[in-house]
Amino acid sequence: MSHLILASASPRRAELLKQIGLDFTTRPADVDETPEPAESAEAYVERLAREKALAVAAEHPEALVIGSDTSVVLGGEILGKPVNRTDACATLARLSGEVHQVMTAVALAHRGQCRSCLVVTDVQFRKLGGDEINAYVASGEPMDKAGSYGIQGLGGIFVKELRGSYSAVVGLPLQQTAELLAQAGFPVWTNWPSSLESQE
Ligand SMILES: Cc1cn([C@H]2C[C@H](O)[C@@H](COP(=O)(O)OP(=O)(O)OP(=O)(O)O)O2)c(=O)[nH]c1=O
Repeated sequence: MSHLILASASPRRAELLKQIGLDFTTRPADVDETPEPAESAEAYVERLAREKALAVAAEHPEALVIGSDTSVVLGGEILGKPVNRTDACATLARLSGEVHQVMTAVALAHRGQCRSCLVVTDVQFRKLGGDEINAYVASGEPMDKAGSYGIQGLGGIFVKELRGSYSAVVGLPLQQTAELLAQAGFPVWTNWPSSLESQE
């Protein structure tokens, strides 16, 4: 396989990529995350994933580069990462008792080409109490996360129901990532260790 690069500073994305047995390096992509005027949440998330992959691919033309973006969307409005603790509390109060969408796009850039896909997951929160929101924000967990929560952490107790991809909510849709790699001629399973070999 060509050298694989994850164009991300997110520790969650790196963990997920390791989980499926891939060897890679990480190179955070520095892109402007301002939405275009009248841009839909779907178009925004996919554009950013592609821009992240292409920005890093421009500096590593031989590599396979994965870029990704995650946004939490409530009633069509993009709720990004909180700017401070007050903002995190306000976002969680809005998500309380409601269904929102977690939109994650993954893009794969290779030799000047870029393929991408968008995964939309519906997440239902139960009703949250004010003290509980304050305690959660005080833990610090929401601060670097879209929508001010992490389903894989303490925030897991807020989620009543999920319809879609759990790994996409955490930051990288594993099935779709593997599909993009397979389409580019690099099936993920060719990197898996063989326990039979290691026993010999
Ligand atoms: C909703 C949700 C988001 N998140 C995280 C995943 C992403 O790291 C982050 C969304 O922000 P992003 O801007 O998509 O990613 P990032 O800035 O962390 O990393 P990079 O742009 O370098 O790839 O929110 C969780 O960890 N758990 C969750 O349940």
